[in-house]
Amino acid sequence: MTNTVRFTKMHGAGNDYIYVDTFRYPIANPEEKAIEWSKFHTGIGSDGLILIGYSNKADFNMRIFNADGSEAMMCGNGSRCVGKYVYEYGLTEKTEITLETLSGIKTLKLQVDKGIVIAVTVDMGSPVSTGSVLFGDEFPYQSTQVSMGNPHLVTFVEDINQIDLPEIGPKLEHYPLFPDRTNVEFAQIIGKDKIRMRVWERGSGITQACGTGACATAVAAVINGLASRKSEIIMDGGAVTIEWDEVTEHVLMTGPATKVFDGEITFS
Ligand SMILES: N[C@@H](CCC[C@H](N)C(=O)O)C(=O)O
Repeated sequence: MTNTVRFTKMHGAGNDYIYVDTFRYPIANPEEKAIEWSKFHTGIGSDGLILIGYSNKADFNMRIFNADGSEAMMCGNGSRCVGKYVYEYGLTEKTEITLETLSGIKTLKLQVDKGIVIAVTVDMGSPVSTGSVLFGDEFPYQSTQVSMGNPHLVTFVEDINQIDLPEIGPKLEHYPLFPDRTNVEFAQIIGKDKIRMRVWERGSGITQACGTGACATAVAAVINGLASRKSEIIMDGGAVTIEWDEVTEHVLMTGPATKVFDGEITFS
């Protein structure tokens, strides 16, 4: 028997996922499909798979699978694209939407112009600082660990162009200190409110941007006295604005959400 699934390819600052409305197309084995469909040469090509579905606690539910099939707790760029998807495909008329994720319920505020969602602000909740790491001779870095629901290791360097991310990224992702693996960010302070960041994502490798990674980087910069509470994080595929609210301690992420194309995939 063959199955056909309609999907939408979307990206947030270049971080691209395949989005499936599981109200219409339930996916029985998302881990396998994430691996198969994310492949660039033999699949659709993406950083992973995002399922939009029913929630009895919020307006919608989001599940995120990396390109290696592992499920993550949260996806910042993905949550903005889910906001655009549910609004533009008529699943809701709301411009303030609650989204259930494995890392709790997030609130999305959509900026809409003539029916098109041009930007989304996500209340990402409170970050958890999980300490700093001083690596030995192998890696000459002091890094800051921040959890945004998912784990991030942020390292500030003088010159980000000197970092060989394809070489060091996987080594840090799998470093024995991190039994659940980690996302890896290298960042350079450009000014008190501007940070350049590159990311090696757990389960997907180098991506053009990472929303939770941008939040973790902004928080780590504040913790280390390197930046103010509101900063622009410039990644390979685009920028997001991160504000770590002094009163609520919540992190607010604002950035773009872009549709690339709709498609249909048939499999047996
Ligand atoms: N790209 C995402 C994060 C996706 C999950 C991550 N790779 C993990 O395994 O924790 C984002 O925009 O936050």
